[in-house]
Amino acid sequence: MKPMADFDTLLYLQTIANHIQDAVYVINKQGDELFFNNKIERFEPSQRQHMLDELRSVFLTGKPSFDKYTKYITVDRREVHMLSTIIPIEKHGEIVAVCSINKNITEMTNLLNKIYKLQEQLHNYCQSSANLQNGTTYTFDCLIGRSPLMSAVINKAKKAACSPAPILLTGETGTGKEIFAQSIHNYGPANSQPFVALNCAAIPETLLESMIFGTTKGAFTGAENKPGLLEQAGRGTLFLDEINSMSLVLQAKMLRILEEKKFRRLGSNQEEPMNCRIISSSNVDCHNLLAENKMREDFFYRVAVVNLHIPPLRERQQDILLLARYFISKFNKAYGKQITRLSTDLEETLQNYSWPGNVRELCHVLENAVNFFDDNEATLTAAYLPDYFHKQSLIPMHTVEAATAQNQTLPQTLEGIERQLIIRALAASKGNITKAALALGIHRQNLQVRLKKLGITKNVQFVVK
Ligand SMILES: Nc1ncnc2c1ncn2[C@@H]1O[C@H](COP(=O)(O)OP(=O)(O)OP(=O)(O)O)[C@@H](O)[C@H]1O
Repeated sequence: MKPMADFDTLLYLQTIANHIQDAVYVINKQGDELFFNNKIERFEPSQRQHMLDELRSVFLTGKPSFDKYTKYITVDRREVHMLSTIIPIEKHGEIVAVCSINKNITEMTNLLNKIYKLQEQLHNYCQSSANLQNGTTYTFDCLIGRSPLMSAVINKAKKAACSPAPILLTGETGTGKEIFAQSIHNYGPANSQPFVALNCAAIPETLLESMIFGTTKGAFTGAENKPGLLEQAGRGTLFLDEINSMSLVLQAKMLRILEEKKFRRLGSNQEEPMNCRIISSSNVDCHNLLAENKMREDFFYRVAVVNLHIPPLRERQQDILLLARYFISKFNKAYGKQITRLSTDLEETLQNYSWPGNVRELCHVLENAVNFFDDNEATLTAAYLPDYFHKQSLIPMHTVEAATAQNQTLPQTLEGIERQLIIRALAASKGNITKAALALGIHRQNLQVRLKKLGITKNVQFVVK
């Protein structure tokens, strides 16, 4: 190809550069302007000076910088948001010029901020209007998530809300089962009636029974005439959270009540009608419980007339950043911070992580990051994530190639993966073995055996870099 004359090259370059949206600026070692396009003319003197300083520092270090975020206040008090990339240009191994490419992201930032504000207003509105003295806080409008999987389950849940059939919500810990239970209640015809929730895993077996059915005076030592949750729920909803922890004996009693629609307070002969709807949840796979004879089959089919499965966060990648931005805007307000951007590395790390603790883990990780955020910055980066994120990125364990490249045997590879998953689950549960075991879908004792075998201590640090 015939080489272009210098003048022609410059003309072509200038024409192209004048027709792109970014401002381009090139200087030589002496600080003389070698090249710039027409977008630079819109820069104010202070902004131009700042850019020159940045270019000079790249001359000194020789290191390029990519997508560096800067916020300017113009003389007429407007905020300008910029992303700048500065690259040294070398000739025969020596830096002869430095080029700066500046993207004005003001419009996009303003739009994003508007979206966050609207999202927050909507959420606050939902929280205040949903608290209709019925014991709930959430409606479907408060659920953040636009992925196809989430939209499908919301649509199913809305349909189920309109029928009185018992619903079983399944899904890993932190996926939002309780939010779904409340939203279903508020979407249904009995939304003016009470919503009563009971965590079956948190209450001892003997107490659980009296809490659900209520007691009569003298039923046992110290027993009083007290309505149970079945009565308190009236014509509303009784939400039995973590139903997987319910004993077989109590399952049998609940089954009878669900079939007969009648119950008796403990120590009473008088039958009361059961008018409420039962929504229950389980964070372990009920089919495993059935196989292990820990759940009665007849009880399962009775409570799971409608089974809604909430997908884990790792299966709805599109929701991760949406939720992240929502939580950042929430914690900005709570902690008086001004985070306006998430860095590309943070976005990628959040999207590539497997989130064993799901939305709850994402929420905690970001609350932690916002807390430690340096007030002089505007961009939240991956450096603010807990330590275990950085460790996992060193070991690309999801790829078969990585294990092959390290000449690992199958048992070595599997042990590495097992170790990583356990460490992450423990870090997410802040060392709580029961919660970590639940997240991993194994029994507590099973996790303890594995911890011993792998020599992992339960106190995995939740440290911010
Ligand atoms: N789609 C969502 N939008 C906004 N917040 C969410 C969403 N899903 C979950 N959360 C938040 O994540 C946290 C965990 O949700 P929730 O308690 O409903 O999970 P869960 O599935 O019931 O967990 P567990 O099985 O451990 O009881 C809550 O703070 C909740 O507000």
